[in-house]
Amino acid sequence: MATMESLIGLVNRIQRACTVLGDHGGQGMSLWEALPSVAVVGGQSSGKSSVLESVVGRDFLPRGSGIVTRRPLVLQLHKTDGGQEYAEFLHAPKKRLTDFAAVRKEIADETDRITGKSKQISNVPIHLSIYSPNVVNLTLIDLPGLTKVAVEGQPESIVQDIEMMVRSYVEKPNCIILAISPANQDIATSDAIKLAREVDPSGERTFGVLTKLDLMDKGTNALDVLEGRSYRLQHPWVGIVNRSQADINKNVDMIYARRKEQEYFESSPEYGHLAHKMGSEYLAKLLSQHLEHVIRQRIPSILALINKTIDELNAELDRIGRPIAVDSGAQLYTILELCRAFDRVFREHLDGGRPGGDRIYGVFDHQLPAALKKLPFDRHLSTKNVQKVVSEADGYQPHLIAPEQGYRRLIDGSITYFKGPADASVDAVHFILKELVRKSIAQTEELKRFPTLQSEIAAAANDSLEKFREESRKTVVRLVDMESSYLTVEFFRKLHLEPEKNQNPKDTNNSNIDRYSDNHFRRIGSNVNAYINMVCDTLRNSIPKAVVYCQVREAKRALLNNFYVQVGRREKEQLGQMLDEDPALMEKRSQIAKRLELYKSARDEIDSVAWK
Ligand SMILES: Nc1nc2c(ncn2[C@@H]2O[C@H](COP(=O)(O)OP(=O)(O)OP(=O)(O)O)[C@@H](O)[C@H]2O)c(=O)[nH]1
Repeated sequence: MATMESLIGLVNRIQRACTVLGDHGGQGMSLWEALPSVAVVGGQSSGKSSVLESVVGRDFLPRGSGIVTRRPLVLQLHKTDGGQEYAEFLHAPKKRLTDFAAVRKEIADETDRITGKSKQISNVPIHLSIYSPNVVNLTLIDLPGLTKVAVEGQPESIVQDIEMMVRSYVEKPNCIILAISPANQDIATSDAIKLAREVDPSGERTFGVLTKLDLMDKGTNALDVLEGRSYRLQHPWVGIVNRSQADINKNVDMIYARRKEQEYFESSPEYGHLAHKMGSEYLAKLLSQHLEHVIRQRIPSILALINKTIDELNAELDRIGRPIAVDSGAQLYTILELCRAFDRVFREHLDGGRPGGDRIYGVFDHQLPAALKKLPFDRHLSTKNVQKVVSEADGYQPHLIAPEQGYRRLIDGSITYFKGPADASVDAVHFILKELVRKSIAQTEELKRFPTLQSEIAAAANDSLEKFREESRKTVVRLVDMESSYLTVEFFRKLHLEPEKNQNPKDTNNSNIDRYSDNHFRRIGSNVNAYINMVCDTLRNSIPKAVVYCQVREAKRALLNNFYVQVGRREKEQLGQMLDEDPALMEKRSQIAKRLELYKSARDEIDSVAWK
């Protein structure tokens, strides 16, 4: 079973942690908002500071006429086992103040630091912790006093500004409201009760505190209020007698004042029967008990919130990547893993898991055939050119039967044209592969955080692609050259037989004359054209095979092979450099890691307290 002190002490620790993290409960459900606190609310001069001070048991709040509290004061009370009391401001950590007059001065100075010396207000809180054996563990928030009119030097809006600020604290469902009303005023006019009723209509988190019981007119008493008849709250009203201004001026001791207060109730004919339920000390205990109850109820939801935040932070760390190992073996392993991840994505592009691979088929199916179709064979094999080439090949002695040399020259000349489209296919596939490398690097999630490695992989992959392109170019040129180096004999044998069959008698008669006529050269042209068409069909099929064999297949098989060899030879320092990250990202990671640690220790603390 957790003790009350450990529970509230735990809350104090978590709250301080939240504050350090800058988690003041801004947008959405923050840890801060999940934790209960106590806000002191009341009209000006209703006795707020006095109540707070007597709960704490020390004089430390700035006093003066008019509006004194101009910034919220978040006051955490920590009970210590003994030793000297001291106070510590969050804005000046590690500076222990033992002189409470200095605390009061620091509150005033820190208020001025934000608001200037004017009578302006600010909703930026001042955080103050008090460590003392004479307090119970509590978080109290002192708020500027509600007012009805602006005084000299204040803007007209101050009335609404204060109300809005106070409201922003007390409307939170986790805020316990200490509504302070002076007994010498009609409870019906109490600003504190009015606001509390608005934000907490059921009264379950409002504690009514009635101050200045000693200042009531003779013959009147506050029993109607204290016994809940005037205004009913779920919690009992607590009556208080604070030090009067005269007591303060005389520096009346706080402990002494508490004793006097207790005596006042015990000896009072009206309140004697309520004495054990009255006074500042009782109020402090009542608050602690209530807080314990509330925190106990909240533990499951606080834990849920912490766990949710831990999950979110873990997910965020996974997304931006965990810290990398420092020894070279692990670094090498990480680099190889990252390369493999890239390689996987790259292959998916080629194999159809991701788009892009189909563009290679597009080269073979459209680009290559279209380029082949556009080759200028019409011109090259025109009757005129055929005649020119054949005649040149014949030289001074025209051919007797068939222009063997002429045929060869015409065929060689035509086949050379195929080199253009073959080369173009090699280049087109090269650029597609290069683009896929670029895309794959961008799409490899794991690589995102390593810009240096990204560019090294890109450079290595492009180097390989360049080599594959050279190999491919050599191969397709060879395919074309092979067509020149040995012609298909079968084709010409068939050709030799065909014209005899088709010739009409007239042609036969005039065959000698025809041999050197246009018709003769046209026939040669058309024979060569038919042969070239056959070669074209062959190359249309074999060029894609060569390109895939040399470039696509190799890219899939061995894109980073050279890189792996190089990386394997690198020293630790170079490996570390390859894993360099964006400094902003590293900073972000360490921030998240810090938060994660904090939330985890908060969870451990809650666990240890909750199951004690
Ligand atoms: N006699 C007597 N005087 C009290 C009591 N409570 C407060 N006072 C006096 O009332 C004056 C105002 O009290 P504070 O505690 O400063 O009131 P406050 O609500 O903090 O005032 P602001 O900070 O100005 O809003 C002081 O002079 C106190 O001494 C009380 O119970 N009895």
